[in-house]
Amino acid sequence: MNHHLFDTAPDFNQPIAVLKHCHDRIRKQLETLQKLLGHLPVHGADSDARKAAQAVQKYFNHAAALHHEDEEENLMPMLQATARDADAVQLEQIIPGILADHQQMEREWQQLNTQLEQIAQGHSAELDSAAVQRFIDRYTSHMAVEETNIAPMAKRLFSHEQMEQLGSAMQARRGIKPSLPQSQVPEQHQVPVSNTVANGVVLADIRLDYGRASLTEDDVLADPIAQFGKWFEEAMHAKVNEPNAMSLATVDTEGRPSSRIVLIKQYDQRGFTWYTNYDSQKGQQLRATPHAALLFFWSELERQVRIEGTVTKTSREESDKYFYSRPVKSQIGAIASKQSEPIANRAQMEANYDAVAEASGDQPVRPEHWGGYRLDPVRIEFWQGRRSRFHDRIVYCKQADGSWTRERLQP
Ligand SMILES: Cc1cc2nc3c(=O)[nH]c(=O)nc-3n(C[C@H](O)[C@H](O)[C@H](O)COP(=O)(O)O)c2cc1C
Ligand code: PXP
Repeated sequence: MNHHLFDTAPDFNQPIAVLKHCHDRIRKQLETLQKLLGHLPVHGADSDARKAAQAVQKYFNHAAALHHEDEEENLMPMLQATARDADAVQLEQIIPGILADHQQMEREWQQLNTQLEQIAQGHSAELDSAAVQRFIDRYTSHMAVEETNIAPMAKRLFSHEQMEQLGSAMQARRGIKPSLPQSQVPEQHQVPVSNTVANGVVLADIRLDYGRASLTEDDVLADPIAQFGKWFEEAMHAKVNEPNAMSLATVDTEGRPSSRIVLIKQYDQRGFTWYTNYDSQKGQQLRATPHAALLFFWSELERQVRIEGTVTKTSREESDKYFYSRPVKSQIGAIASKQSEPIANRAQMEANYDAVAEASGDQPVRPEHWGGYRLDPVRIEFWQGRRSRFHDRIVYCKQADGSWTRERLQP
């Protein structure tokens, strides 16, 4: 028979095993609590009872709280950020119950803690057996849910890097330094730096590993516009949030870049089209330097598409056609807004809108300074996120004869 002399905790490089080990220790404490219930009426708050009460208090006042924080601040947010489809649905169903349990267990613990404190000091032998039973039952079923659903999902979905990230966060919570000997830490890393923390998470530790798909030379179509169309269809099908939103980067006369989001309205062999105010900042920059870069980031598919090229205005007919297809209120807004120019306040903007609405009725006229731009691409890159930042990148470059070359770039 294999006996373990010591209760050896797994290492933090196996964080799910550490969490399971915490559960086992919780089960031990619950057993002690149960035994204490039987012990007190017979022996009162004797030395064994006092020691048992202290041990249970020590565990639930410190370690259990850290354990809940591990789950609430690291494990569950990381799972929520990683899980997709059926896993994401399952998490949506389970996590609210887990969080509610944590709160309820904390309230129930506070009640027991008060009684245990009296026992630990030998002042009382009173322990509410119904409250103990409720606490034991809640913890037992709570841990079963986590062990049946959460732990296996984390083991299945988390990459090696995510496991490391979870383990380090749990170590840091307990004030344990990472195991790398100081001698091996590069000198510049030994300088203490303060982390940026948002919603309790260290910004530098936010790290999604990608692994949904791959992109090979055989996957992509010969024509990059057709390939873009394929990915756009897939983004639509996957219900990506605003798949038509793209970043548009332009430069000023000194080559200083600026970027903003615009909505793509058309793509075909002529290029990629959006609509805006020709006198806006982007309009002025494009007038002086008609080169721009577009960027789509379809996070749900772990994809980005980068497009670079030369920009021209769409024809007046095309701009008219799109302008008049917009809701009348948006047409009025486009007329009323001197896009990118400062204005004193919202009230002034509303007044300008009302004046335009009054003057144009339900038939506004497209102003000359509002219309489309089309970017004629010379370079289009398709990027598919892969595990451990070893992504797939296929770039197309337009040749003088109008044909496209294709090559793989390193991640
Ligand atoms: C999702 C989204 C879509 C947008 N679509 C457009 C658009 O199609 N055309 C446009 O002129 N501005 C659009 N905007 C506003 C621009 O981002 C930007 O604020 C505006 O065009 C002024 O940019 P500029 O001062 O650099 O010229 C959009 C903003 C967001 C967040
Ligand atoms: N112009 C501005 C200022 C916008 O903010 C947007 C979208 O947010 C658009 C144009 C494009 O909108 P639409 O789809 O109504 O043409």
